[in-house]
Amino acid sequence: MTSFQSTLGEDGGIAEELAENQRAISIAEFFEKNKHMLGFDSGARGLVTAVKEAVDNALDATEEAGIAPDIYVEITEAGDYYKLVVEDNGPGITKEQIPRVFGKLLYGSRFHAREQSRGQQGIGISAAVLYSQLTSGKPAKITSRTQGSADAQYFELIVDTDTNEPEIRNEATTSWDRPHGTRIELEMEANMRARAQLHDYIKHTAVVNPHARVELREPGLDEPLKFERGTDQLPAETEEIRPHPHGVELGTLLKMLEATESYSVSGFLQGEFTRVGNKTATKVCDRFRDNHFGREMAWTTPDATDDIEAAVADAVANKSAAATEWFAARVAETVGDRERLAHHDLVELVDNLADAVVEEHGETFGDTVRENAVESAWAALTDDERLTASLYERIDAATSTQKDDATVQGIAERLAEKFADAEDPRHRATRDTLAGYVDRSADRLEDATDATFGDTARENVVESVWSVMQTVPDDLPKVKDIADDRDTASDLLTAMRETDILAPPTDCLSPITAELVEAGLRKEFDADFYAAATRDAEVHGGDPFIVEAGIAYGGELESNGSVQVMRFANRVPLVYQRGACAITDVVKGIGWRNYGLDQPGGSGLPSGPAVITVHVASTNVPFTSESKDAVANVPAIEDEIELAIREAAREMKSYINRRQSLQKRREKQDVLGRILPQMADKLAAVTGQERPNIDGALGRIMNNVIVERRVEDGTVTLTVQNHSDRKETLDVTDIVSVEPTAVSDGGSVVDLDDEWFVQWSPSVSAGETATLTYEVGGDATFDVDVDGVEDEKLTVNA
Ligand SMILES: Nc1ncnc2c1ncn2[C@@H]1O[C@H](COP(=O)(O)OP(=O)(O)OP(=O)(O)O)[C@@H](O)[C@H]1O
Repeated sequence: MTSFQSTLGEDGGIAEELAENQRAISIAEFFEKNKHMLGFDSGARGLVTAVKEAVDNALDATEEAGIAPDIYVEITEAGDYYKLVVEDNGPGITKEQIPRVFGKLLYGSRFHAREQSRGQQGIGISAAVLYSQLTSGKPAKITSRTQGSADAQYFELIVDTDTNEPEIRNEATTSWDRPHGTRIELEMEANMRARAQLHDYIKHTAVVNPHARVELREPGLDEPLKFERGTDQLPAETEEIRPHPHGVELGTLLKMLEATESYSVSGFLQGEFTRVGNKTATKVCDRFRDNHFGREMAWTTPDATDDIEAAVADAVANKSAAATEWFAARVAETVGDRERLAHHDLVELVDNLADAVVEEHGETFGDTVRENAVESAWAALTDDERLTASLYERIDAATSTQKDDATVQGIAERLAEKFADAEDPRHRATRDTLAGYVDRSADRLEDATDATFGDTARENVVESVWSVMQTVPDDLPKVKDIADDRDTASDLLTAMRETDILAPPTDCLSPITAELVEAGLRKEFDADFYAAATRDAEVHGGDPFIVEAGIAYGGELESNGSVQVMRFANRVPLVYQRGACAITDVVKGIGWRNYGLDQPGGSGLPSGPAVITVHVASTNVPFTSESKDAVANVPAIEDEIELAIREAAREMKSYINRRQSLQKRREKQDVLGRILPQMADKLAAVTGQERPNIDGALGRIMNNVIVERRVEDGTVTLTVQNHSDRKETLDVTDIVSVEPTAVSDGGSVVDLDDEWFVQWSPSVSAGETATLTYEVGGDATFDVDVDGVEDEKLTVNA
C-alpha cells in the first residue's frame, strides 16, 4: 500500500527529533506567555488588574473573618517602575501559607467551595506577582500578621516558572502596627493610562460594598480618593453548599465517586449532593437502573393459559406427577391473573411457587427445575403472535386515529421481531435501544409499503412502549465499581440530570439587595429618580444565581451620548470587555424607547441621562475568560438580567411619564398665568365694570390644590381646596413669628428659636376643602410650606 507517509523518506527519526523538544509546560510558564488571559496584557491594564486582584482578596478575607474591611491602596512612581501597595485589616495569612498563596498559581481556598466569593480560581494574586517579577525583575514583598500573634511575617518571593513553586528570596519575623492583616508590595512596569478604569473600579467597589472603607492614593491625585464606610453591617454570611446533581460534569463525578466513603449509590447521592434525600435518591437510582440495565418489556398475558401449563409441565423432570401438575397449573393460573408480565416477574413468580411446592408435596424444586420452568413458560408466553398483539395495542394507543390498521399492524410485527431477535431473551432494552428498534421497524415499513411514519409518531410509540416496560430489580453496581467505569458513571450522571430535583438553596449567595443597590446609586450619582430590583434565585448548571438591577435617571447625569452601564459580578465591578459581556448584550437588546429613553436605530445602547447597574451573584459566575472581565452568554442568566432591568425600567418609565405630564401642565399654567390678567383687564375695559378678582382662578382651572391664608381678628385660617380628581394628603407647615394658640384638630406646634412651626397633615378628598385654624395675638409674620403635592399641581395664595 502506498501511503502519504512513505513519501517522507527513509531517514526516519523525525518523531525522535521532535521528541527531544517536547516537554511538559508548567502552568506558570504557560501564563507567563499568555498573560493577557489573566488581564495582564499591557502596563496600563496590568496595574488595574493587580489592584483588582489584591482588593478582591482583601474584601473576601475580611468578610469571611467577619471584619469590616479597611483597605488602603497606594501607587507611586519608583524609578522606571510603578510600586503598588495594598494593605488590608483581614485575618492575615499563616507563615506556611504565604509563599504558596503568592508564589504558586492555582493555589487558593475557593476553587472547590460552592459559596459566593470574589475569588474563584486561585490564580489572581500569584499572577500579579508573576507579572511584577517578569516586568521589573523584583520580588513581591509580603507582610502578614495573623489575628492574635505578636509579630508579623515578612517574605520576599517570586514564582519559579519552571516548577510553579514559590522561590523565597528573603524571610523575616518583623513587627507591624496593624493588629492583623496583610500588606502586598509589587513593583511593575506600568503606566497610568488606565486611570479612569482604576478610579471606576475603586469607586464602583465602594458603591457595592458600603460596609468597606477604601482609600486610593496615586500620583495623579492631589488628595487621596477616600470612601468612608456607609454601614457597619457586613453582607449576610454565606453558607457553603454541596454540589447540585444537575451541575456536575462527568470528570467531577468520577473524582467524587473515588473520594467518597459511601458504599452504595443511594448513600453517595445523599451524602455528597445538596437537595438529595432518600426519596430523590431512589428516583435517581431507578433512572440509573433504566439507563444501565435497560427496562424489561412486560407482555400482555393470554386469556387461555393451557399452553403455558403444558410447557411448564414438560420442563419439569424427575418430579412426581402430582407435584408437577400442581406446580404447572399454579404457574399458568398466576400468569393468567396478571395483565402484563415481564421476565423478572415470571422469575419471582416461579420462585415463590417452587418454594410452595415443598410445603404442598414435600418435594424440592431446585435451581435447574426453576430455570427450565421459567424458560419454557417465557417461550410459551412470548410467541410471535403475543408479542405482536401486545405491541399493536401500545402502537394503536400512541397513534390513535391517525394511522390505519395495516400500518399499526405492520409496525407491530416488525417491532415484535426486534424483541424476538434480541440477544437478551429477557427482552431488556434501554430507551435508546428501544428508539433504535422503533426507527428500524418504521423505516422497514416505509420501504415495504407507501405508509409514512414520521418523527413524532415514532417518539410517541417509544414513549408508549417505554411506559409499560418495567424497571428491573437488579442490584446496582457499587460506588467503587462505578468509579472505575466511565460508561457506568455516565449512565449515573444521565440519571441525575434526568431526575427532577429541587433547586439548590440560596443561603450560599449574598445579593446586595435592591435597597442597597439604590442607596449605592444615590451615594454616587446626583439624579432625580432611582429604582432597583432584586430577582429571586435561579439555577444555571447546578449553581444558584441571583440578578439585581438598578437605574438612576435625570438630575445631573450626563444627557449626551449613551447611558452608563455598570456591571458587577459577586460584588466586583467589571471594567473591561464591556462589549463581550452578557450584561451589555441584554441592555442593548431591550427596546428602550418603550421605557422613555432614546435609542438610536431602535436597538443598541440607549442614550440619555441614565445609569444602569446590574449585579450577578453566583457560586460560580460563568466568565468569558480567566481574567473575569465579562459574564458569558448563558441564556438562563441573560433571561434574569433582562427581567431585573425591565422591572427597574418600568418604574423609570412611569416616572418619565409623570414628569412629562407635569411639564405639559407647567407650560399650560405658564400660558394661563400670562393671559388671565390680560383677559381680566380687557373685560374691565370692554364692560366698563370693575376688574374681576382672578385670585384662585388659575388654580381652579388647572384642577390644582389651592392653599390660602386669611387672618381676621387674630384668627388665622388656612384653607386647603382640592380641585384635583383624587384624594390628596399634604403636609402643611405655617411658620409664624408669634406664639400660636388654639391650634385646630390634628395640628402640632414646634418652637424653634422664637419661630413657631404649626403643622398639619390633612387628607382632602377630591372636590373637598379642609380648614385649619389657630390664633395669634398681635402682629405676626407668616410663611407657609406645603409638601406632598407636586409643585405643578399646587397653588399657594398665602
Ligand atoms: N489578603 C488576603 N488575606 C487573606 N487571605 C488571602 C489574601 N489574599 C489571598 N488570600 C488567600 O489566598 C488564596 C489565593 O488567592 P488568589 O487571588 O490567588 O486566588 P482566589 O482569590 O482564590 O481566586 P481568583 O484566581 O479567582 O482571584 C485565596 O483563596 C485566599 O485563601
